[in-house]
Amino acid sequence: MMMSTTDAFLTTCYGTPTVPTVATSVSTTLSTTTTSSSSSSSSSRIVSSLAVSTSSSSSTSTSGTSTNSSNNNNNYDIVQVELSDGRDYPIYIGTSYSDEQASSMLSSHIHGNKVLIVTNDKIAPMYLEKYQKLLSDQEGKDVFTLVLPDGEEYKSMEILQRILDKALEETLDRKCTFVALGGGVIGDMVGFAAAIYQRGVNFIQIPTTVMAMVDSSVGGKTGVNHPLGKNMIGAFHQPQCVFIDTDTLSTLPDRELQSGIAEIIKYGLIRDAALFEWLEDNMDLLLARDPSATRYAVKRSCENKAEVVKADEKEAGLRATLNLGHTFGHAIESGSGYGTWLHGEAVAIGTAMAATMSAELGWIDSDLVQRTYRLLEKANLPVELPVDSPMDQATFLKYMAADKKVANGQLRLILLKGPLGNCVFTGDFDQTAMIQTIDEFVAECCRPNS
Ligand SMILES: NC(=O)c1ccc[n+]([C@@H]2O[C@H](COP(=O)([O-])OP(=O)(O)OC[C@H]3O[C@@H](n4cnc5c(N)ncnc54)[C@H](O)[C@@H]3O)[C@@H](O)[C@H]2O)c1
Ligand SMILES: O=C(O)C(=O)C[C@@H](O)[C@H](O)[C@H](O)COP(=O)(O)O
Ligand SMILES: [Zn+2]
Repeated sequence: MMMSTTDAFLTTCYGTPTVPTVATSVSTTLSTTTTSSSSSSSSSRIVSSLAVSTSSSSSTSTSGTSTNSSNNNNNYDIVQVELSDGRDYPIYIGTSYSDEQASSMLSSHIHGNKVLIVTNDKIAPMYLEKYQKLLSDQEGKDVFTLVLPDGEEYKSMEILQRILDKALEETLDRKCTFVALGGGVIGDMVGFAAAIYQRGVNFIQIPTTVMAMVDSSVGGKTGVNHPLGKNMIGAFHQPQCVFIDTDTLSTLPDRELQSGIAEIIKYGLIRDAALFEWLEDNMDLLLARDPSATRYAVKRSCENKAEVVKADEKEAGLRATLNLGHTFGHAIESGSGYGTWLHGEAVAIGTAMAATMSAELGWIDSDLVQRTYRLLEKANLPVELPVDSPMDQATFLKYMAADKKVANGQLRLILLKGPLGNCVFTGDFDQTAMIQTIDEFVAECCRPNS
């Protein structure tokens, strides 16, 4: 008898399709005051929940981060990422930096005398000269630059090789510092190059997109894509600092801005109900690039991410919750061809799928599904696949089977469960709900035999 695509997937990921699955995920809870994690308990799940008051944004000290406004001009905040072994680092979130201020802040994180700034051909004309000058202003520093092609399709080993070639050509030694100037693509690639160059050198993140400011520059996940899967080759490697100048967002196209908002919505859904509610009330301001709304959203996102990274740097469990919508979303990015969808757009559709599936499982009520859809749509993000999408059930299942959260052949997903702000990371779900969800989302375009 021929096996259907669904059965083939279930066999790959769950053993025999008809046999009930056993969850192998871990259990972790996090609150504002206590953090506990365990990486080995079986048949349990992760639950994360954190209620945060929106008024706490300028002087909070929460698990995993300490936040303050520590400068006379009050033009920047610092969110501290707290890690083991003296690897803590600051995220500077600011605006209107003077050249002198930016130069001295950045230079305090550069210890060697050779610096390599890597950016792409879209960002270079706007910001490279400025940062090259800021870093060259410090005596005794040699600053080299490298400009890569722009686009998700260039987040590859082949293009990353150019960073290593340049570093070797300029005889950069182990004390050198790489600087990633750009969005998440540049940040992930430069971070990975820094992780493997001479077995690891320092690097600094200067994120210039919302996506990079609220998510990718923080937490040390670095890497490149592979045709068979998103971010499949990489390393955990933390930066020396993250330097955010929200003024750079003035040149960011609307579509890119909206893409980054998908990850802010994610923090609200998985652990920060107050942030979600703030987004419901303030999305228009965020889309209009209102400076204080932008600063609040970036800061609150960095605080959320820093707390999770502190609790679980290498994704033993809790950190996986940052992957809400990503198993579906990464399948959409890889399956459609890198660059077809922006990362945040694919995550937005994936988030809609995760919410739909969670409701199908009876884990959240329909009101939360509707609020999720409404907020994504308010951010002008997609919540469905277009009719001409190449994504069909088989393509979803193929890429999902290779997801990095698959453990011992079992796919695990982040799903919403309970009231707003709560999620689970689990392989213990009814598989038919997942298949049904995929079918609902491909039904409009290319479901087999439709
Ligand atoms: N490491 C992590 O934890 C993490 C988290 C989230 C996303 N990511 C990765 O990040 C990538 C997506 O990042 P992204 O959304 O920043 O995409 P991106 O890096 O491709 O940048 C988006 C576009 O905006 C341009 N751009 C950047 N800054 C600009 C500016 N200030 N003005 C005008 N144009 C500007 C870029 O050149 C590009 O064309 C994906 O590869 C995703 O997997 C990683
Ligand atoms: O930092 C994390 O952990 C995340 O999962 C953040 C995600 O938004 C990001 O897209 C990340 O790159 C996904 O990681 P991956 O391990 O699923 O490739
Ligand atoms: Zn993401």
